Amino acid sequence: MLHSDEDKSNVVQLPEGVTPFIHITQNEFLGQKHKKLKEDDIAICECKYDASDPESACVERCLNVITNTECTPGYCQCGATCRNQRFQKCEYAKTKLFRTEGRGWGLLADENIKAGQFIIEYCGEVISSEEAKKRSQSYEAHGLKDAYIISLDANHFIDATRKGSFARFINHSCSPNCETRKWTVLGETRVGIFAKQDISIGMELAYNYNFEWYGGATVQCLCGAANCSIFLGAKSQGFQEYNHVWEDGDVRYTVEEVPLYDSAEDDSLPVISGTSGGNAQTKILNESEGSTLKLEPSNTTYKSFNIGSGSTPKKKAQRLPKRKVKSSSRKQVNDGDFAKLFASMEAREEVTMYEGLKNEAISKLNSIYEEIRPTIEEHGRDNQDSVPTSVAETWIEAHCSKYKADFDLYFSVVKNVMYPRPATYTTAAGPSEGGAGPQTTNAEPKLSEAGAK
Ligand SMILES: C[S@@+](CC[C@H](N)C(=O)[O-])C[C@H]1O[C@@H](n2cnc3c(N)ncnc32)[C@H](O)[C@@H]1O
Repeated sequence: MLHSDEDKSNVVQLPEGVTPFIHITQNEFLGQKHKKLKEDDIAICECKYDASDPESACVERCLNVITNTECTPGYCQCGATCRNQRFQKCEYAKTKLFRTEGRGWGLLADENIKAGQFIIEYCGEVISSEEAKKRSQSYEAHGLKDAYIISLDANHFIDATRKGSFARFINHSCSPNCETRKWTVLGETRVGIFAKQDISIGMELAYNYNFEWYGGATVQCLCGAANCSIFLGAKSQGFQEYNHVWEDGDVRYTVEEVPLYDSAEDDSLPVISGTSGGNAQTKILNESEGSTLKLEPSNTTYKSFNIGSGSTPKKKAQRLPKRKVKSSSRKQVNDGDFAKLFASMEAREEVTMYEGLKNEAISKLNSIYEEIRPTIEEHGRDNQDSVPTSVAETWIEAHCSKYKADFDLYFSVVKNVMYPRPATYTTAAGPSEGGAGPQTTNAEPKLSEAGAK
């Protein structure tokens, strides 16, 4: 039998406060058995074990390794010496669970890890896109704020909420030291977490959730990286389907207070006890040990972010009422309200025009996203760098247009509301190439006319 159907769940001790989950070391399919691999479909490499050459038994030169395919036991000439069965043999790096500041639990390296090394498989229940959406909404409705659903391929997701490996504890960073890679193992696609760089013992492991994550709510990123993109999984499918408004002082959530998933359709979760077993190389780190971490968010200040009404227009109307967004209307900017503040009709018209242009740019961005989504999904999940340049360029161009439209609108608001010009200062009928900035007037006023800038 190519797949073992025996229950490989390890009994693991979890620290107080960690929501229990069932520890598994290979994906489970809802109501299905694992794929039975046909002999014709088995990829057989040409490696032959040579005791004098440690690289001979399915390492870098192995045809299967090159194509991200694990060797199949019984079909590899290297037999027991084959080193290309890391997912199957759970050859994980040593890791530890620890408590982060503000980001719940995290996983750190409990040994030095080399660049490119396989760290752990992201295991869970394999579900369809529809099921992912349903579950994500249900988890959110049950108050579960940590999201554990990641994409597997264009139509499938891995949900590690109820069943998973310790990879479920790896947090997001915009400047990550790990990445996900897809491998074919016994005919099935599996997701591994690999080191992007050498990682020293004690460092937190993190990968970029972009594309991968099916986070229910949009979550403010607290990774602390200089290039932080503000939201978790901002390029993911889940993100596109949600919208969120933060308020000043909005505390993201307190992980200890997250209730257990308690959907009526599910059996209650077993409380896991005993010691870490099998190949799970993960230890639990207590809070005091955790405080010595090297990778901590350098800035956990909550900022106020507003996503305007146009940012993800399609589903927002349905989603927002369900969300626990506190007094969002207080903080959400309604560009239309600005109109009342304008000194002149021209000023008002100018801002309204830029608002229209901004909405156009958003619609364009959304339609481009729909167009290129299949390519992004196909290429982007393993590694963002593998997205074809043409796709990346289109995407970046649409973003730049949107940023420019944002800038034009806000510049226009600042100019017309905060620093209104004297009546002699006429505004352009439409945006010039440079937008609302220095080129918004047909007759640029002299400094003395316009007053101090
Ligand atoms: C896959 S789980 C990671 C483990 C999680 N921290 C826990 O305690 O179980 C993803 C969740 O962790 C949190 N998280 C991960 N990375 C984060 C980050 N950079 N900033 C804020 N929250 C983060 C979010 O709540 C997210 O939904």
